[in-house]
Amino acid sequence: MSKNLTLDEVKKHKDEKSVWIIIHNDVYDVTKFLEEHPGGADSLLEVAGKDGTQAFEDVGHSDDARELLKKYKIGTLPPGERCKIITDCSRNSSEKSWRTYDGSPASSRRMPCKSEYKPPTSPRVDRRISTIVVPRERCGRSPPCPPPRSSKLKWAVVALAGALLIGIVLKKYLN
Ligand code: HEM
Repeated sequence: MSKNLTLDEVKKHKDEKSVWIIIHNDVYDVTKFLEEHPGGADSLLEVAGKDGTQAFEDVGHSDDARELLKKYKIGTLPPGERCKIITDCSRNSSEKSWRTYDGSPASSRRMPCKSEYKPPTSPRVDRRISTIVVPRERCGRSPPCPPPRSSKLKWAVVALAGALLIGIVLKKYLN
């Protein structure tokens, strides 16, 4: 069983001398990993002595990185101190709260709040919509679709050709 470590204890380890980070309620001592961290020492120091769950998940660390975590685990938060990072959209990402965390890694990712959501306004989409051609049979039942201009012209040409043909035939027989 891993050692129970309180938030107050974790908070004391917030500089290069000793860096403890909480990720998904487990406490990691990454002091020796600072210089090795591919994301730089600064990103670890930013969450030193605090909960780094969201920062860790936001980067989208690989399975290897998650495996590596085990090497640095030194304890866990007692159930009474479990933190949940409810990221309120009225806060900055640097103003995370200490509240119970009970979700899976994916659920800790920050979703845009309703007020922040902007529907995509890509001009490409608009262009695509404006060129949609509605097939005639889908125009609706009433009123019926007017025949396209090219169709009227076609019938005029056919009628003219027919009249011409009849004229020629009649002329031939009358002679
Ligand atoms: C505390 C435990 C942590 C461990 C063991 C760890 C481990 C790693 C590893 C192995 C990588 C290489 C890429 C990968 O395999 O995903 C990486 C990259 C990175 N990590 Fe961490 N990390 C930790 C925490 C954090 C935190 C709290 C942050 C905060 C932002 C962070 C930010 C980054 C960044 C920015 C990269 C670089 C990504 C890139 O350049 O592609 N890491 N980390």
